[in-house]
Amino acid sequence: MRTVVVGTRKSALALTQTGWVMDRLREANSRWELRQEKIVTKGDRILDVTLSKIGGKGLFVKEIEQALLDGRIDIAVHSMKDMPGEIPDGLVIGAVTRREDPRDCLITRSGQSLEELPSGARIGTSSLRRQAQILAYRPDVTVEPVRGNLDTRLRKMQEGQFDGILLAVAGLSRMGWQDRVTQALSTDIMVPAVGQGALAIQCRADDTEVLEGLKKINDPETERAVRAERAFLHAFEGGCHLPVGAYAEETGGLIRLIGMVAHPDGQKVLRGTVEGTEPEQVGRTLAQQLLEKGAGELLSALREGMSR
Ligand SMILES: NCc1[nH]cc(CCC(=O)O)c1CC(=O)O
Repeated sequence: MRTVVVGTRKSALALTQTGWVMDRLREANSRWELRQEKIVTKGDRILDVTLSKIGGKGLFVKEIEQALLDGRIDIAVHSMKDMPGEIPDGLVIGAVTRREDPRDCLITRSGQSLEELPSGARIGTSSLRRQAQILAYRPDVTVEPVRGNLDTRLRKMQEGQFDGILLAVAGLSRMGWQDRVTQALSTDIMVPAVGQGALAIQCRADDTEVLEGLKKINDPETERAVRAERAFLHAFEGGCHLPVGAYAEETGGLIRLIGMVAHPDGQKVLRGTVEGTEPEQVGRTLAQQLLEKGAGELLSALREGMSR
């Protein structure tokens, strides 16, 4: 028997995800005694400013990674889309779970779709990626920031702060709230965040016993798709809080990757698609294609604006 400590954030979504992963791990590894350890991250404590101003979504992950490096926990469960491009030395992603619905969705108070919403409708999202793409499609709505867990955001909309909010379908369905979805948005309108809908299970690179156990719950197709998406993101260093999206599907060994880089105001949206068999190469090729279309200039102008 080995005691394996699984670290998780304390949000309802994180606890649900971790519980699900622990069930899978128990089925696959009968010799493990699993214990859960809750960790409060800086991103969970600071809720009053825009996430990108305090260092982006990497915040949620960093402190959990430190707990892994310190040996306080053996496994960490993260939403793949919250993973920064760089994994610290000494840690690896030991498994990627099968991706759920990767799409973003609109939830409106009135039940109106994106096409039906009136001009001037207020849409809550703090994601520049969602903001850019919603404004590209409906330049006549207004986008306002919203923070907090899923239930907080839904409540703020219900109370009338917004006419609608944008969320990932996957998070809602993991919570059992898929009936709240008004309209799932096709990737033609809204390219998802890199890794959206998949879970990343992280461990120490030298923990061979845990690595072997994690391999049993890895989904190879999702893993390859996510590798292509992350290679694409990697080409835009520090792209985690920039308006960048990517979505790959792997069928019969062939990966098809869609990528998107936009200006937050939605007036410029660059998109492309690349197919291939080698995930990192597909990602890099698509990044190159968008860089040739001007993605580099677009993002460096944005980075300057942010640091000012
Ligand atoms: N940004 C926070 C976050 N991180 C992971 C999810 C759930 C979806 C997923 O795991 O991809 C969410 C909520 C959301 O964006 O709606």
